[in-house]
Amino acid sequence: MLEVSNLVHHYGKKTAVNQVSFKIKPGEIYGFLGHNGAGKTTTIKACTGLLQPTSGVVNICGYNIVDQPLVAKQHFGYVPENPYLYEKLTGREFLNAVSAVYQTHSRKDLNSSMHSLLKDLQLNDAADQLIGTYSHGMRRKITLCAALLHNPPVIFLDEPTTGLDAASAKAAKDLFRKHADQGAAVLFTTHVLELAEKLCDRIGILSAGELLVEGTLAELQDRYQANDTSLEEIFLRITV
Ligand SMILES: Nc1ncnc2c1ncn2[C@@H]1O[C@H](COP(=O)(O)OP(=O)(O)OP(=O)(O)O)[C@@H](O)[C@H]1O
Repeated sequence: MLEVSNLVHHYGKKTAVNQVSFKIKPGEIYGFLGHNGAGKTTTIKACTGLLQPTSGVVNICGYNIVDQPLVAKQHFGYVPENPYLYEKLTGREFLNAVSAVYQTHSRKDLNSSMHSLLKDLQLNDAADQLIGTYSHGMRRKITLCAALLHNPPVIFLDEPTTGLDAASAKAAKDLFRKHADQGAAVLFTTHVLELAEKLCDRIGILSAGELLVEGTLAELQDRYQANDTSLEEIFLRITV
């Protein structure tokens, strides 16, 4: 469903992403981990068409993000690390504006999805307030609603739970699992390794732009002869 092959991105002379390849299947949450500056956001920006990669190929549900950007973009939702939001719109107006982009979906389905996302993320009461008045966590939640509104088959989540309170973080995790269980392929970045350990079906560890290792937690434990060792310990062993 998401296929990244030999992705390379240079910023001038800096190689931020170097020959990165991975696949995420429907129903799978893939934890994309790495230190600050490892290249996670750059990879996601290349996957979502925000950056033109130096080389390599990204296919989303079989559509090449560079050659078929419009159709590829209909097939994913994206929660950026630092989302841009329209301060002068209410949360509901913003979601209605996002809905209008998805002309391939029925208005009824989008409205029902909006209703249940606002409820699940406990944002109903604030839906008619201006986004300019939202707290950091509320902004994150409205961004999540916007990304999941059209029930996309591929979901990119760049540190989506940062700033969420415990109840909202739990609601967000449940939503990610629900979407995966319904067949979405989810790419998830976080620095909270305990969260990755609990939520992700497979893990990929990136360092200095290179994907060092990937697998299930059990596979990583096996590979590093570290039975019962936490993901945090394995991560530190690999990346330090
Ligand atoms: N616009 C840019 N111009 C030049 N270099 C950049 C730019 N954006 C990122 N970089 C560099 O590319 C590398 C990868 O950055 P990236 O933001 O992809 O890392 P990251 O893994 O998402 O980090 P973090 O966990 O801190 O968000 C870093 O060395 C960073 O300084």
